[in-house]
Amino acid sequence: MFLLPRPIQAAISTVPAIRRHIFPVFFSTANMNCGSDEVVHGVSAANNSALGTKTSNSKVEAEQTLNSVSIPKRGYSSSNRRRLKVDLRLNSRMEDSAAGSEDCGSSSLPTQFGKKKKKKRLPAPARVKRSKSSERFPKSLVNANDCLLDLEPFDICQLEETRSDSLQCPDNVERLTETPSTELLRPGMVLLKHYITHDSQVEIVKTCRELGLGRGGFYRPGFQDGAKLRLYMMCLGLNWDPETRGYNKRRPIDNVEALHIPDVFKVLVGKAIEDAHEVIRTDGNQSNVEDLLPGMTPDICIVNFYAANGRLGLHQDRDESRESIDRGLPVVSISIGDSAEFLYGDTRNVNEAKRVMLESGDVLIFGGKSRHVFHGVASIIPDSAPTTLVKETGLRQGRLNLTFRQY
Ligand SMILES: O=C(O)CCC(=O)C(=O)O
Ligand SMILES: [Fe+2]
Repeated sequence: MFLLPRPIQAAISTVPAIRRHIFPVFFSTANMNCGSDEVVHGVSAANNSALGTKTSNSKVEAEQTLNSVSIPKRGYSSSNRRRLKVDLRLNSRMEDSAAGSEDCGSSSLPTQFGKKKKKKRLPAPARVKRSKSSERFPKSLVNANDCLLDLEPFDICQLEETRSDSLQCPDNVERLTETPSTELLRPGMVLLKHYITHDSQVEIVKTCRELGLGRGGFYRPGFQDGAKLRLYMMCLGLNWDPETRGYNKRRPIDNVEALHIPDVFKVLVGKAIEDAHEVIRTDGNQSNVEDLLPGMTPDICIVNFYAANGRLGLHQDRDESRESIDRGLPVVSISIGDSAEFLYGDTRNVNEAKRVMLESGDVLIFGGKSRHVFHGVASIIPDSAPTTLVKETGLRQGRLNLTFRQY
C-alpha cells in the first residue's frame, strides 16, 4: 500500500469519484447488506508501530453496513448461574492521568453525531469543573504536515441542560435491581452481565469525561480515504491510528501523547479476567482456564463513544503485537450507557453473525480461540441507559465503550 502525503490524501478524499478510483478497495461491497455509501470500519495499510513494525496480509476490511433489526429494549437474557458484581471504588481516579490536575474546557462542543436531534440530559455533579478550553485543548493546531486542524474536545456529558423526562422514567427502579449473571458465549468468550456496579459506572464516566476533554481526548477519527468512523475515540496507554492500523505513543492528528490508563481500570480488568476464568471452569467444565483464556496486563485502552446513530462494522482486532495475538491475550470490553446490539462470528458476514445485547455495566471478554472473532456494533438502542447513571453523570444519549488490550 502506498502512502500519499496527508494533505494530498485529504484533497483526494473530498472528491468521491477520485477517491473510488484511487482507493477502490475501500469501496468494495462484498458482504454488504445495503447500499450505504458510508465506510463504517475498514482500512488498508502497512502497520507502522513505534513498538515494532509488523505487516498483515489481509488488511482490507470491506465497507460494512449492518442490518438494522428491531430488538426489544431489554430482551436478551443470559444464564444466571453465577452472580458477580464489581465495585471499582475509583478514589484515585485522576492521579494516574496526564490531564488529571487540570480543569475541563468550556469550548463550544460538537453536539450532533448524525442528523437526529438528541434529547437533553440532566446536569452532571457540581464537582466536574470547567474552565477555559485554551488551557487544555487548543482549538487549532498545526500538525507535522502543516495542516491546520480544527480540534474541539468532544464532551460525553451534557451539563448545561436539564432533561426533565428522565426523572419520571418508569424503569428507573428496575434498573437499580439488575442482577449480575454470566454467560460462556463460545470458547474463550465470556460475558459478565451487569458486572460493574452503579457507583463504578459513574466513576468511569466521570474519569473518561475529564480525560476526554483534555489534550489527547475524544476526537472523531477517520480512515485514510477520508471517511470518518461513526464514533468518537480516545486512546489511553498507546494511540491506535485508524489510518495505518498501528499503535504509537503519539497520535498523528495533533502529536499528543496518549494519556495513561488509570490504575483502577487495570485492576478492574484483572478482576474481570479472573471471574471469566471461573465461568470457564464451572460452566465450561474446564480446568486449564489459563490456556483457554490467558491473563493479560492492559497497556492499551481504546475508549469509544457512540452516539445514537453510532456503529462499528464487523472487524477483527489484530493490530496488537504478533505475540499478543498469537498467545490469544484477551480483549476486555466494558459497556456503559445506552445498550448496543453487538455482533460476533467467524466471518465478516453480518447475516451469519450472532447477536447479543451489551448493556450498561456489562463486561465482554474475548481471547484464546476467540481472539480473532469478528465483531462489531450494529446499533445503539436510544435511551436505554440506566436513568440513575444519566442523572448522576449527565452522560449524553449514547454508549461509552472501553476496550483493554495488551500490545
Ligand atoms: O464497542 C464495542 O463494543 C466494540 C469496540 C471494538 O470492537 C473496538 O474498539 O475494536
Ligand atoms: Fe474491535
